Amino acid sequence: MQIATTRDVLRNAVAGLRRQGAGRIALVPTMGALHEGHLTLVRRARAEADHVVASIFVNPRQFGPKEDLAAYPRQLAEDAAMLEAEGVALLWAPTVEEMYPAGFVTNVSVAGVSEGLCGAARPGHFDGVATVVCKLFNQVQPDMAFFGEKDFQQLAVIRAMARDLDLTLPHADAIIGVPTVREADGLAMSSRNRYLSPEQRAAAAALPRAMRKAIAAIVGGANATAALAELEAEMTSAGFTSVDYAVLADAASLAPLTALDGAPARLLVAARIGGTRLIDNMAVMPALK
Ligand SMILES: Nc1ncnc2c1ncn2[C@@H]1O[C@H](COP(=O)(O)OP(=O)(O)OP(=O)(O)O)[C@@H](O)[C@H]1O
Ligand SMILES: CC(C)(CO)[C@@H](O)C(=O)[O-]
Ligand code: BAL
Repeated sequence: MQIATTRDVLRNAVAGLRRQGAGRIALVPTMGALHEGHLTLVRRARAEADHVVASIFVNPRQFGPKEDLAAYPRQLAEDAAMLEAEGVALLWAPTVEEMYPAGFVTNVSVAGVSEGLCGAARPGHFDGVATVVCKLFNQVQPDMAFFGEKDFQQLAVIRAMARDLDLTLPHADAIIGVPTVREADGLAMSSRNRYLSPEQRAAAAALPRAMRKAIAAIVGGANATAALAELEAEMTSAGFTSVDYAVLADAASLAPLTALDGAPARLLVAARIGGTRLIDNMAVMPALK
C-alpha cells in the first residue's frame, strides 16, 4: 500500500492506478482511529471496485471551537497496517497545511438537509464536512465513494452536495451508504466510544435499546411524541447526561415527523454521556398490512 501525504504524490499514485487498466477506483474517507465499521466500508469497496483509496484526515473545519479536535484519537501507523491488511491500494493522509494551504478561503455549504439535527447542535459542522469531502472527491476523482449510515445526515448532505455541484462520480449510485456496524450489545461502533469509561460504555447500550423500543411502539401505533419522551426518560435513567435530539424524520428530506405518513422514516438520536456525544439512527418500517 502506498501512503501519500502531499497532493503531488497523491496525483501520481492515482494516475498509476488508472494506468493499471480500466478498473474502478473507490474512495473511503475517514478520520482514522479505525474500527470494524470503517473496515466494513473498505470490504464493501473492495468487493465493488478494483482499487480502494482510503483517506485519513482529522478535519479541523468540521469541529466546533469547544469540541474534541485536540483529543480526537490519532494512530496513523496502526490504521495504515489495518488498511494494508484489507487490501487498500493507496492511503491519502494529508497534513492540515496540505489540505488547507495558507490563503484557503472557500466554504461549501449545503442548505436544507444540513440544517436540523446535528447541523443545529454543531453549527458549521456540515460546512466543514461538505468542504473537505468536495476536496477529497476532486483530489482522488474516484468512481464511487463509501460512507456509513451511522452518520445518516452526513450521507444526505454529501449526496446533495455531489448532485448540486455536478460532482458526478462516474459509477451509477456512486455514493454508497453502508449499514451501521454494531457491537454485540447494539451500540453503534464509533471512534468516540473509546472516550467512554467502562461504566459509561455499559450504560451506552441503553441508546440502541431505547431506540428499538420506541420504534416498536411507533410502528405499533403509539403516539410518536410520547414514545420519544419515553426514550429520553429511559436514556437519562440509564446514565445519559442529556439528549441533544431524538427525532422521527422523513428518511429522504430529514424533515421532522409527528407521525408516520407511509413514506420511509428514520429515528435519529444524539445524546451525551459524560463529555462524550454519541449519535445513532435506525429505519422505522411501518408493518406490512
Ligand atoms: N459503526 C459504523 N458502521 C458503519 N460505518 C461507520 C461506522 N462508524 C463510522 N462509520 C463510517 O466511517 C466513515 C468515517 O467515519 P469516522 O472516521 O468519523 O468514524 P466514526 O467512528 O464515525 O468517528 P466519530 O466517533 O468521529 O463519529 C464515515 O462514513 C462513517 O459514517
Ligand atoms: C466524511 C468525513 C471523513 C469527512 O471528514 C468525516 O465526517 C467522517 O469520518 O465521517
Ligand atoms: N463521523 C462524523 C465525523 C464527526 O463527528 O466529526
